[in-house]
Amino acid sequence: MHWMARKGRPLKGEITVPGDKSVSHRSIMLGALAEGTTRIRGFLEGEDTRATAAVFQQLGIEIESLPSGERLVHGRGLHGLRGSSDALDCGNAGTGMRLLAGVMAGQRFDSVLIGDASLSKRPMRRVTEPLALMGARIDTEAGGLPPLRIHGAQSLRGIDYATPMASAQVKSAVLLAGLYAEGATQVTEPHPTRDYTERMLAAFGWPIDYGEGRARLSGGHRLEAQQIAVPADFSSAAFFIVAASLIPGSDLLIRNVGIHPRRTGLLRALALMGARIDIEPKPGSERPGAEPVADIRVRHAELHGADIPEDVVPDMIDEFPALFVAASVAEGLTRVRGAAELRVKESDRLGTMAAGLRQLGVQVEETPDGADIIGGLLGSAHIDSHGDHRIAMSFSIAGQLCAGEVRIDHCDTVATSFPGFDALARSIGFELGLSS
Ligand SMILES: O=C(O)C1=C[C@@H](OP(=O)(O)O)[C@@H](O)[C@H](O)C1
Ligand SMILES: C=C(OP(=O)(O)O)C(=O)O
Repeated sequence: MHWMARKGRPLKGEITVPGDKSVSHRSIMLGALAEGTTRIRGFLEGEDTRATAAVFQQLGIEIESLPSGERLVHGRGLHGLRGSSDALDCGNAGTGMRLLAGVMAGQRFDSVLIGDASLSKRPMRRVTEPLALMGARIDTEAGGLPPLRIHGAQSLRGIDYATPMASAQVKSAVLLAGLYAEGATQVTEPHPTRDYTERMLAAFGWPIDYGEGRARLSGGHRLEAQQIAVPADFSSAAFFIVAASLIPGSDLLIRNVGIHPRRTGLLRALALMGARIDIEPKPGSERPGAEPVADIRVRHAELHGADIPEDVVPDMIDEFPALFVAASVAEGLTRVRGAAELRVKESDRLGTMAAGLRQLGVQVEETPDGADIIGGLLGSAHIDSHGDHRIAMSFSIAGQLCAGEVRIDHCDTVATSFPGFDALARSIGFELGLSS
């Protein structure tokens, strides 16, 4: 499927974007390992998180979808999963595969984790190495690539692990294996990352000590079923935050968005570029354990380029494709460094964005860990999204600002994180057609 994007109307109105992907994956996983029934409100019905739900169903967990849209996960306790002779398909989801590696390393049975063509090219040593230090046995393809063949019935022991890169997925894989390990498991990070796993473990009653950039837990406890309210995904809201900032005349309200500080670096970057964004926190969301949630009002502003501070990079890791579009129409130079992790996402996001923006006539200098982008006028282009959802959605924004048209190929994967993106975008003013 491809999209045709061209100049639309100013973005107006109020919207709600789908549930948070990170929280949705974790709520299924912890719900399955808990005792009792976990009720999930606002679950992201995207392909990534549905793949995680399907994996746990394959492992013997009953998961219901209620007409209200809620999901009920009938947990069977830490040792209640049943092995499957078929491979467990994580689809397109790096989060799904890496966190599952931690869970499956602690089981008494063998399992094989597979993924789609994009996931099959993504590095897994970052999780298999620390898990091996804990005593796990995991075989990979050459180069540390999936499938992951995980040997069960190993006795795991806790480790004290410093992650080499800022990655919530690596931290979470180690902590989840730590539930099954003898002794204490500790993770420290070079920069604090999203702490949903830690918060959710605490909410499910597992003793855990955590703070900025560190977490510590011990094996041998139990998880108790919970009620989970998933906030709207900031990373999905980000496309509309950027679009409304860039499209003249826009005034858009995005409701009930999760504003976890380790997710909202884009707001800091856009503030440096002169954006007009108001955050209205929702009462009650500040109570301990709850995700902070806010309505976000965005009005158009003339943006200027900025030097994006390196310490903000992990806090806006999935938002760089959208930020690059902002940079390509902002006045002057935007400089990004310290973002080499972008090269190992669903596509090489530095390379894919640079190639597409150049086609649109933007001056982009790519470096190993970032880019220099000089804003200007956008022409027209035929973009290969490389099947990367965030690249496709980002170029649909560029299309709203072009003199000509932008054709974006391979957009089907947008449903991994943001089902219904194109219809929602059209409803507030995007010109975005699809054809197969
Ligand atoms: O833990 C998570 O839910 C995620 C962590 C990030 O990946 P890394 O851990 O690789 O930075 C992010 O890019 C991904 O979309 C979701
Ligand atoms: C990197 C992403 O997800 P994952 O690693 O789960 O595939 C993303 O959603 O941008």
